Amino acid sequence: MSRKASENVEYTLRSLSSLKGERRRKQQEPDAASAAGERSLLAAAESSSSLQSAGGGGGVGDLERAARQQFQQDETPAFVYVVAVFSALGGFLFGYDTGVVSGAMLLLKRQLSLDALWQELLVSSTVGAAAVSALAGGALNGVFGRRAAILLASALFTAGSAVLAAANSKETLLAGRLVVGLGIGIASMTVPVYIAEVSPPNLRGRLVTVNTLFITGGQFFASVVDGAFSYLQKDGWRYMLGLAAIPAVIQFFGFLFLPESPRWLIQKGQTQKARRILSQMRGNQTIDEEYDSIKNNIEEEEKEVGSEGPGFVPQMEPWTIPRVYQDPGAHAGPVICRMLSYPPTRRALIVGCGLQMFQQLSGINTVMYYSATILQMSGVEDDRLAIWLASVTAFTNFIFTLVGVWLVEKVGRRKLTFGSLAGTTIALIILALGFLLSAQVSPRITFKPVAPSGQNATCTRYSYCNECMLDPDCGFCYKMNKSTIIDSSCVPVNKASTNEAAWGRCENETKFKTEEVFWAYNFCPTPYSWTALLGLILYLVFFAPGMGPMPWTVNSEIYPLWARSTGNACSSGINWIFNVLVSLTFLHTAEYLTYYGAFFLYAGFAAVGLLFVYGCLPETKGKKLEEIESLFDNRLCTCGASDSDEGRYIEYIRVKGSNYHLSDNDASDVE
Ligand SMILES: O[C@H]1[C@H](O)[C@@H](O)[C@H](O)[C@@H](O)[C@H]1O
Repeated sequence: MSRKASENVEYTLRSLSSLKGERRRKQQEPDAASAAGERSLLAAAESSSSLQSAGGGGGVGDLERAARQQFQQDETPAFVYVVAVFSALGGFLFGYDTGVVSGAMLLLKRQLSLDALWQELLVSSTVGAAAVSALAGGALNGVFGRRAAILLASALFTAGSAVLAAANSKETLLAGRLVVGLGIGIASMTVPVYIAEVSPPNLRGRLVTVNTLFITGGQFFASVVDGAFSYLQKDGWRYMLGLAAIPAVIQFFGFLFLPESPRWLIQKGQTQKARRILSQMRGNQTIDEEYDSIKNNIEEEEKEVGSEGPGFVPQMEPWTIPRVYQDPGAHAGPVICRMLSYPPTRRALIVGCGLQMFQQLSGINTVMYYSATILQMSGVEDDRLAIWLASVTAFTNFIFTLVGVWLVEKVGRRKLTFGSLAGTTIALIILALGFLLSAQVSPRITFKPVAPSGQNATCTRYSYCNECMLDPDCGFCYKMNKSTIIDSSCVPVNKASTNEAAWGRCENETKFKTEEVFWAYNFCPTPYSWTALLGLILYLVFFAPGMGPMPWTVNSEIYPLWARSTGNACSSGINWIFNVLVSLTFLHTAEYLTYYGAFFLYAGFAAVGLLFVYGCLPETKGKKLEEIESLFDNRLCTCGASDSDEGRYIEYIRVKGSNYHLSDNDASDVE
């Protein structure tokens, strides 16, 4: 059928994988759907002659084809992409500010003579502040909306970056890092929610995943900036830390002109404005169904909660809910209590927080942070080269997140997360084996120099390079005879620069050449380094498309509107808390369990995560946000059983006021 002919066909496509909401509505308003010229799937199922009634025979085929054709031509307006990209600048800043600090710290610690405590404070204060503000961001989102929260985050990023660039003392630096951290936390929980709420269902996963692409892009860009400014010994760190102000200002001004989430507006009763924004976001597609479905959903919640009329909605977020679902004896209380006492949201919260926890427990940030060490172990001896190679690691993470953007709407969230975590577990085992093999052939220490008086002699007591490497105060100094290590010693590291020893043959870099010595800090020269390198690459290849983005994507989808801000605040908070825990404990874990022990531990966590994903993560692909709640109606750990239903949803189209549903095959063609 020609394009012209198909324009005469009025249609809508609807996915009805979750019938619960429809069924409820049907019971409440038996005539509503038919009055609107619509027939729900239930009604269609009752009437076996549904297709014939729409026209019969070849006519039906033509109409279906026309509808499908038109559906494919209905392009999502560029505006949605613009909105998604501007929002994802928040992700870019999250990635940039968490990534840039390692390079900045190398210069800062020298210029401001920072001790270990201050270095740790400057690195972890940001992540700690992000945890706090992500948790508080739920209330902010509920009361003031997604747009206000994003504006606040970009203002914080701008202010924090300016303070950092101009700082003259470590205290000011700390203040700047805290402000930036507050911005990161708010952005990390708001941006995915906002993007999910403005996106059409068929693009939602992809657009939310773009936010994680921007996170990893920010991390990659930060590593390049670190490399470039590391040559500017004096004030290089000011540029590194201050540069983030540019995207932050762009985002701030961009968002002054961008709209609020239509779902939040409907929830707040601003329906006219919501309709306008929704139609802006959907272009030539009809918005009636989507609008009605959001509104009905809110009204249903309102009824179920038993609130007194429309006054209910504004009171709902973030802390006071009048009464509780299902349980008549329930109480008013914070949203989080209500989420916990209502089984579907409790399950969604467990799934959301669990995913975020396992993302961090599988060690992504130690792998990113220690990639330079892993690369050094694989034979890269030059420090600068290691910094540049670390940006190759960040680039791999970025590029493979792009694969995730491509896969998420094709294979769905569940398969992508499961496959990614399975691969990550295997990669962690390979990584651990690489460290284990290296430890087993760890070079012996054959030369024990006498420490100059007044110098620490602990390092000289170690017998193997491996023990020496695990002590953060010591480094390994050695000579090479062809490929054999000779005259090796363990000596204290120079606190001001880990590139050299505090005393002895490896005391300064110029001596290395004349004395023909090599210096290894944090690694041991080993013939098995390729195993660790292979593990590192495999890790990123598997982690980045699934476990990196999916926890954020899934969390933006699984909560009903009334619980969305709070649910995302909790799960993002968990992500940040575990981020701090894992990265702060890594060195100690390595000291107690050795490097391979630490990576075996992460592999163990990842394996438990695999069971969790298999049992508990339902598929949300292609479903409307309003339909997703019913995926959590069944007990947890039964999601695996619904695998066969995955991706099957029934659609029906409306042709000149009357509807018929497409066959399953056709539905998948349309999709
Ligand atoms: O999803 C992101 C991404 O994978 C990043 O690379 C990582 O540093 C973050 O912690 C994580 O939340």
